[in-house]
Amino acid sequence: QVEGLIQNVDFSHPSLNDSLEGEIQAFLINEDQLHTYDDLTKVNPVTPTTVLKCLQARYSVKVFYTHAGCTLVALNPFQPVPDLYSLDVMKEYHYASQPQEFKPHIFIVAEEAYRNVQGQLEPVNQSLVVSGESGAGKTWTSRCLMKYYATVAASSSVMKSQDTVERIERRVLDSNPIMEAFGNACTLRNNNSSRFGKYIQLQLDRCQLLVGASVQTYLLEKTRVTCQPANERNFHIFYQMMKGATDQQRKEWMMSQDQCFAWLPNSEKTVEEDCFDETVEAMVHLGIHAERQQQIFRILAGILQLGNVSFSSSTDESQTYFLQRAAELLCVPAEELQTCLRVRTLKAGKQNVLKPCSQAECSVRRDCLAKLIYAQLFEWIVTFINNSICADKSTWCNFIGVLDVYGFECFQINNLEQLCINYANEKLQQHFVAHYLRAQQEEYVSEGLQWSFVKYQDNQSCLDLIEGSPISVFSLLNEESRLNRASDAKMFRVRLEKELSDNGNISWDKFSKVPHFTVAHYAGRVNYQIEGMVEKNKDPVPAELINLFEKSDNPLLQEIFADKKTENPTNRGLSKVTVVSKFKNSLENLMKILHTTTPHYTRCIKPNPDCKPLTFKKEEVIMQLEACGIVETIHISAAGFPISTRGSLLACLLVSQLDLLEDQRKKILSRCAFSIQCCWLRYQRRRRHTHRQSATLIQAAVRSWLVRKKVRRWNRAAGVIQNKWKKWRTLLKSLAEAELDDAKDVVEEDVPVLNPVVRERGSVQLSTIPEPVPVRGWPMGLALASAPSITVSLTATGFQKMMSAMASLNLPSRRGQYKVTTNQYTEELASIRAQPKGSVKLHCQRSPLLYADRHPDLKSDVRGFNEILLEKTL
Ligand SMILES: Nc1ncnc2c1ncn2[C@@H]1O[C@H](COP(=O)(O)OP(=O)(O)OP(=O)(O)O)[C@@H](O)[C@H]1O
Repeated sequence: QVEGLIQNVDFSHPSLNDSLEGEIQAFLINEDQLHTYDDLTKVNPVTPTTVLKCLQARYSVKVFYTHAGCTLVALNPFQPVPDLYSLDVMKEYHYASQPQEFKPHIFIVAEEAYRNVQGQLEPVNQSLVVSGESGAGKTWTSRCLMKYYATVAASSSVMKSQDTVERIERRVLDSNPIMEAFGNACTLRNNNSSRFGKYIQLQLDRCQLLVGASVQTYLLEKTRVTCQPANERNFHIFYQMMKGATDQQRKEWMMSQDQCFAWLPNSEKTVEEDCFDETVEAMVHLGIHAERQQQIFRILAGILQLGNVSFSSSTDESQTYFLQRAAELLCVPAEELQTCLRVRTLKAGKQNVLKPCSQAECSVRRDCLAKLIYAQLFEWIVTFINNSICADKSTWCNFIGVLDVYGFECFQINNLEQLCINYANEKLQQHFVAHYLRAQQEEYVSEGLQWSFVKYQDNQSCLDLIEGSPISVFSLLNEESRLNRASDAKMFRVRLEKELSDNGNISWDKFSKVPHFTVAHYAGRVNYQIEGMVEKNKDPVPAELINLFEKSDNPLLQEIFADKKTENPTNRGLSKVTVVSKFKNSLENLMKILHTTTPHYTRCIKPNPDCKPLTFKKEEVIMQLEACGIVETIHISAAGFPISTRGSLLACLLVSQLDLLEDQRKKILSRCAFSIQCCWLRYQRRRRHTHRQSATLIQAAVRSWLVRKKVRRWNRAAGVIQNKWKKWRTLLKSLAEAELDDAKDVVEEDVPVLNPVVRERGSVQLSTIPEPVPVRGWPMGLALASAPSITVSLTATGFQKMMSAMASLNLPSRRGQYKVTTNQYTEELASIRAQPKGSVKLHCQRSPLLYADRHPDLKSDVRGFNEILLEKTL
């Protein structure tokens, strides 16, 4: 699929597959070179095998970050890497003039986003989307990003008092341990697995200083409070309390050392995160005072006691024992709590009818209560954190958002939670596709460039299946959930099949006895079990429980249940808003925010399922690369930005602009950066492009690159290119006729460039650079070099200088062949012709602007791609 990129390619070529195999082998033969590919778009050919091998080679030499075009791939080392994230490294990336030329690192992404905000070009706000499967390193990466900004965007003492400064950055970072304590748990796949999604907006003021933050959370896995998968644990906070409480606290929380809690399995297992003191310290920093903390911990202790309450038919003593303790900790009357759990209140007209619950129903009500309390508490904590760290709207103007969301999930049994999570991933994938792929493709189409890069997987039909209107899985689920009767999984399955069988993304295993449906997600097929799905979607909360807890003597419980009541004013117990509707809404809001920002994607990869340090399991990695479509992404990035390194771009332009003889072109190519060679080889030989296609491709890439690099100074230059577009294109056509040979023995070398500064509309002032400088600052030079006509205003003395410079270079002002030799390179001038009015015309074989740069005080008029008119301003 990824191979079928370009139209007009002769796919009928009999040996294409063989030759691809051969190419792969040829590429892999240079084993000791593989780790040097810091951008996977340079890999050639791009196949899962070659990409995988490069990543593996890099991992084995402890290089964990690799670019994949517009995405950063982060491999989890599963062990601390000394000095990878130190303050010095942060500073290095932050103060570098071209951080992207440094080794790939998450700080490049961070810095790029930060500079985009500084550049103030639309969209100014940034989103850093961190994705990957559980244990891949998303939370770690998000934390790194937050620390980076808390460091580099820290206000100096000039702006505010040091005290405030420290407090805000500290508070932003302190939100992490609290949210992780309450929202993370030890699972089979990750000892510190986030059981919720989050989007953190780091708020920056006019001077790009961090002045606050806000957090939005998504879909906490609250079922974990009452039901933990085998060999997994409940949320960290419960274990932290068990392990870190003082004797006095234990007494207050009725938690003796030897007590077992049904909802605290595997408490003998200790993980790094079992750090109660750290959580409490962070709470203090964020302003959760001691009294509030007590209220929180009593609620949590109450939940644990509730878990030990069982509902046997006889009046069991132990049942009353735990129930009384729970009631005491939760500050509600024990009898009332018992009644609420055991008796249901039904409305019959205006009358209330009391109906005793079965044993199973009582347990459901107990679990429901515990989940509700925990979820409300979590929400309260998030709100508190937000109140503590959010800056006043008048003080911040831009933000950098960090999105850490659960990756695509496919277990043996999947239910509503996985459906929501995978739906979120579909949405993000669509955003990614829309942003990078479709936008790029459409741009080419709008330019009239006649080819299609990639048959990218547009997942719209899958999204229609899940969330579409009027009929979709969600809409049917909601309909079913609103019916006032228990749901029948088999009937619901029949309904789904009847209504949705037109959509090719849903299917059913006819022979399966378990009611289910299978969705073909972009990342793979997932079977969803229907049993229990509707009930989960309803997420009912008995009104009696809300009424009871609203009257709790624990002020915090009172507060959070009052909120719940406002949310559910009908007081009929059944929440009108279903889980999927709520999730869909919050996700839509997130997408709206993402659409208004410049996104940056980081894909975290888990190199082995056992979280072992420095262990790379190919099968594991390839599955993840496929699940996030990374190979396809690399392909598109390679196709869209084939010449992504700066030197290559310039070199490419030089080659394409100049009317060169074959051996001259080769000579220049030999000066090019390595990637241009790859690009040329790929497009000319391996992808079997015509030269014309190559020319257009490069032209498009250069243009789109320039247009996309939304740095203000460059924009005007890009505009110049656009204006001259047609002319430029014609010139590039010459390339189509050119015959390029293999360019072997490639040397990566800096290309001399111009460093001009745009002064006024339409005219360009070239700054004086005595010697060609390395690639730094080249894009403007490139832009100028590609514009066929530019007027450079120079002073009269400049002309004199130029003349004397020429004299010192032994260039007599007469017709003929000349040579300019510097310590950097040798130029061959085809001719220098004296012109009237003290001007001089140069015929050159390199970009004429290089000459303009040398003699910056002259008015120069580029007359063609190898001709420049330099004249004294009269
Ligand atoms: N860059 C890194 N350097 C060292 N260790 C890392 C790095 N990234 C991740 N880890 C290790 O991997 C573990 C799992 O990472 P993390 O918790 O960030 O995964 P996750 O993708 O957020 O998982 P989940 O979706 O389950 O929350 C971390 O606890 C840490 O030990």
